[in-house]
Amino acid sequence: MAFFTKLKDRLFKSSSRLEQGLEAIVEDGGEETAPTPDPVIPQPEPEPQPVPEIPEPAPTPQPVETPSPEPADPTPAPPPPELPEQAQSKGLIGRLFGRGDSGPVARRTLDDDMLEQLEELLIASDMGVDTALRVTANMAEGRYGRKLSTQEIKQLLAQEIARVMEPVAKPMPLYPKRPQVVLVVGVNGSGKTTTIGKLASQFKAAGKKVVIAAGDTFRAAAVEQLQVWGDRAGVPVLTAPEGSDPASLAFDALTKAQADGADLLMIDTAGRLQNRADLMEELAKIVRVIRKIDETAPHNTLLVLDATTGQNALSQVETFRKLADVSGLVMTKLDGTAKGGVLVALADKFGMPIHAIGVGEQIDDLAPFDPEEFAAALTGLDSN
Ligand SMILES: Nc1nc2c(ncn2[C@@H]2O[C@H](COP(=O)(O)OP(=O)(O)OP(=O)(O)O)[C@@H](O)[C@H]2O)c(=O)[nH]1
Repeated sequence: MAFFTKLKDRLFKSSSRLEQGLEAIVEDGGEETAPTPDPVIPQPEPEPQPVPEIPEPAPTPQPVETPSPEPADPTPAPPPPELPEQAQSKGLIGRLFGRGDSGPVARRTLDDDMLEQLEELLIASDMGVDTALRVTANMAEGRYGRKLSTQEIKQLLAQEIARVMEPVAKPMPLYPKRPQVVLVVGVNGSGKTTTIGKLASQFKAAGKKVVIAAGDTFRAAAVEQLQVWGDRAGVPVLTAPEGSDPASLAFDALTKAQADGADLLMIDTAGRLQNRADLMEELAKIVRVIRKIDETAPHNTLLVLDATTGQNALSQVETFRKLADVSGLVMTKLDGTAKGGVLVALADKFGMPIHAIGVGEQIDDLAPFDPEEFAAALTGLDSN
């Protein structure tokens, strides 16, 4: 899948930190073991396969194929089920990349020391203490005393992460109500403008009529930026004179969106947290005023968070939930940060819907959040 490849490439800072950390943990106290015969997948014996097999990565055994046996199992069942990657790492692709049965594999016995090191590694990737403890405990359940390779740990980690994130992966809901009003909040620089631009463009491409309101009327640069995105997306951007009342702009924008028969109105807002009382009043006033036209508005309040702020994103969620009725999250800038684990912490701590993630500055660098893809990209799994 195209976005998975992009996500995996761009999450390299987070995944390579995890990967290097896992390798170091396994090497530290691990030992090389001879490759074990594959108990799951019958090997197409080492007859060199003709080339046509090679360029086709898709048919290789899926990494998470083994129907995830853990989730519902409350007791540490004695013989843990086959690790799915035992199947995966022995496939043709695995052998091409030097994994699988071509040489000895380092394995380390899962014990308290190793668990502690895993916890520290996950905390260092911004997963947060509570989440890191929970994830490692679940990974260890039923596997204590087993010898695990880096690849196997990655696979288990990815399964656990996907499990934490599954319940929060929800696209932004679309309602029959027209225009649907989407209020976009977040601190300055978190990526609100860019996200609005990307969403507007994607909704337009999906046949929706979109209008944008440049509600951060105090920053000329923010308004200009939004206009650039509006032009790019081919979507009208309503602006007001610098310093004018954002609520009044929001009112005018909703009036126009209604008159034009728009499907969606996206309202950008200011993100000055320096004066919370002012910001709270400003957001509350926007809501009050648009409700004079449509008492059900806003229909979505998206909080945009910057992944590079790491654990700070958690306190931003807490703050903005007090300032506005946040209905869902968008996480930007997952590219180029080693702090991608914060998204797992967010999911675990708040359980709020994560609608989309941003991995770059281009219009198509925003995609609906897919927990399995994210988990695979974050842990650096080789295929999906
Ligand atoms: N690498 C990367 N950069 C992003 C992403 N999303 C936004 N940006 C960049 O982050 C910077 C800030 O983004 P804006 O969209 O202007 O942020 P904002 O929240 O609207 O900020 P203000 O206008 O200051 O309120 C810009 O340089 C964007 O190009 C992303 O997913 N990845």
